[in-house]
Amino acid sequence: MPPSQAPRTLTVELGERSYPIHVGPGLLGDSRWIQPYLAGRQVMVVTNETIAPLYLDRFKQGLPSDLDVREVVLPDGEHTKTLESVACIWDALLAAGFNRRCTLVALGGGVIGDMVGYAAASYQRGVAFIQVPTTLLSQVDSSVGGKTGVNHPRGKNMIGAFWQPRAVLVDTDTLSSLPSRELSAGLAEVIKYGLIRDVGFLEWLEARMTSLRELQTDALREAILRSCAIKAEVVAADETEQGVRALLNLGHTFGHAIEAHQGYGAWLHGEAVGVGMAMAAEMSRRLDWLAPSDVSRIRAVIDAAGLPLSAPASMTSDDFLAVMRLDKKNIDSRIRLVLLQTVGCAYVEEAVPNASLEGLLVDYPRI
Ligand SMILES: NC(=O)c1ccc[n+]([C@@H]2O[C@H](COP(=O)([O-])OP(=O)(O)OC[C@H]3O[C@@H](n4cnc5c(N)ncnc54)[C@H](O)[C@@H]3O)[C@@H](O)[C@H]2O)c1
Ligand SMILES: O=C(O)C(=O)C[C@@H](O)[C@H](O)[C@H](O)COP(=O)(O)O
Ligand SMILES: [Zn+2]
Repeated sequence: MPPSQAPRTLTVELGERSYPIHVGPGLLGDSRWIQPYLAGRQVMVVTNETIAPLYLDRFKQGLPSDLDVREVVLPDGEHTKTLESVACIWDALLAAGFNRRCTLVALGGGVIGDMVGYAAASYQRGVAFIQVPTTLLSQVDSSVGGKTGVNHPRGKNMIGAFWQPRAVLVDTDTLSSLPSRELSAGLAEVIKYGLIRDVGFLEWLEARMTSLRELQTDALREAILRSCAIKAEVVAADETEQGVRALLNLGHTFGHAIEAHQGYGAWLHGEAVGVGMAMAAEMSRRLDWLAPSDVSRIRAVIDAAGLPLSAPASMTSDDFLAVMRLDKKNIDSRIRLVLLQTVGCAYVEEAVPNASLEGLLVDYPRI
């Protein structure tokens, strides 16, 4: 393997719960990457019906031979991110007689990762789990940081827990089978990091969007490493979102409203976040932080990633507000929004003027 492709390792620094993020090709079939993080001999691999035929055998071949390995293959889709699916994982663990020294493995995208993390957080009051993310979105975002949980019909990720994995194993080879719509969804979260914290990274992305969308390995690997480095730094500073971690929610207050209102899965999470970031940029302009040229620049990079810029035609401003009033970042009845002071610097707006927000929600272009 050329040195440029050798796996690289970052660390999420959380004291005794610190863990590595290993990034590189060929991790799935190689036991050296997983063995150090197994709590005992009992291993439950959880994946879905799309990923199992692609990667489950390769993953199992990379496990040490002396383990008791079981598997759960769930149906696919954001609409399955429910307590019922988590209960299937609990049932399988109990049927196998697995105890507190078992390890759960999340082999899949963010839906699998969030559910397996929550199953691990709650099974016998907490067992080990390992993230093996297979979508770009899960490799740059959801596998890192320990936000686990499921959706509620009234709001995204409303039921859950903070529960950190023991390790994150990012096998970049898995991206070769990812549909381009899913790749674009992952790019939304990558762009987010540049917008909230690193204008240099945003410039890098603007120059390489075509390479990324063509799955060029060097560009993807660099985007994953830079994204994970930013996420790891933010999580280490504020594990349970008391402060700076809220900035990782840029675009999500609007985006989660779209996902919940349209029915989970109708819009991909990354697509909704893409529109949400464009809406947050426009709101930041209306509050005199951003110039019109900044908003155009942000819209251009979201568009170049293959993401939509318009909100759903069927959503009224009241539809947005109904979901936004339940957002987890709110304090009492105040809606708090992540906005941009400049391109590359986000902040939490504590007192969004109602008239400005309603004006935006009425005026913002619909598909
Ligand atoms: N916990 C967090 O911090 C966090 C962060 C961001 C997003 N999320 C959550 O993550 C979810 C979105 O994750 P996602 O975008 O990975 O969606 P996903 O898990 O639904 O995966 C997208 C699709 O790609 C398929 N797939 C996965 N890997 C594949 C591969 N290598 N080749 C071909 N197909 C593959 C999946 O089966 C699915 O159909 C949302 O529920 C979102 O709320 C959580
Ligand atoms: O890790 C975080 O913190 C994030 O906010 C990352 C987001 O991209 C992700 O979608 C997260 O699941 C949103 O969390 P929520 O608390 O707003 O549900
Ligand atoms: Zn997100």
